[in-house]
Amino acid sequence: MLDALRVLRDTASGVDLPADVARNASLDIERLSGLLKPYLVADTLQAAGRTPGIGGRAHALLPMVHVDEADDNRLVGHVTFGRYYLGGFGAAHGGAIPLMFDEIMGRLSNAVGRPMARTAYLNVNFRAITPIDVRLRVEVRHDREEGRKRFLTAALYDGETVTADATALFITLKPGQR
Ligand SMILES: CCCCCCCC/C=C\CCCCCCCC(=O)SCCNC(=O)CCNC(=O)[C@H](O)C(C)(C)COP(=O)(O)OP(=O)(O)OC[C@H]1O[C@@H](n2cnc3c(N)ncnc32)[C@H](O)[C@@H]1OP(=O)(O)O
Repeated sequence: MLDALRVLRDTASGVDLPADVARNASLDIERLSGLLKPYLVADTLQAAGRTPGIGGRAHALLPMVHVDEADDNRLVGHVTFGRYYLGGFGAAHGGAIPLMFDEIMGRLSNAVGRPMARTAYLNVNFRAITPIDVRLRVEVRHDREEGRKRFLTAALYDGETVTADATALFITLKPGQR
């Protein structure tokens, strides 16, 4: 369903509709929302964002990163920003890129049984335009740990061009910390 929703998001973002088509589409989308509403649950029970086996953790907001290779301290994957993430002039929105980095760096930070950590900072450099609808490579490294602090770096590539890179600090949560 979330895959279909992603397609809808990209399609809806890319069209310019006559009023009657827009009205009919609105009615259909409202009908679908009505179909799902009886199944709303507490956020601790919802599937979205809590289903690691499904692409993008089944989180509808996230650009979907496909992991190609990973070990304890390194991850290589690919991502394509669809039309939904367009900022302008063929480039991905400058907010979508940190979103993608936070997720995939967080995933490596929390991998291989490392205790859950939260992002304390995420610094992103936009080095070149990040094109939409192009398969991009993302590389993440877990560089070092100092007590509760985990330092990670990442880069996003269009071919050989680094379009953005990031440094992040994740802090391990203390027992019982919310
Ligand atoms: C049934 C199935 C369920 C499945 C579930 C699926 C799981 C999937 C698994 C995995 C995928 C996950 C992917 C997610 C990725 C996304 C992650 C996010 O976006 S997290 C949200 C955004 N971040 C926040 O909202 C943080 C808000 N801030 C805080 O909560 C606190 O500030 C926190 C925890 C970060 C630190 O607070 P303190 O009180 O615990 O610790 P203090 O003492 O302040 O800091 C510890 C050390 O770190 C330094 N520090 C803290 N913040 C710093 C900063 N911003 N810059 C530099 N240093 C900092 C401090 O100076 C201190 O250093 P000194 O020990 O003194 O050397």
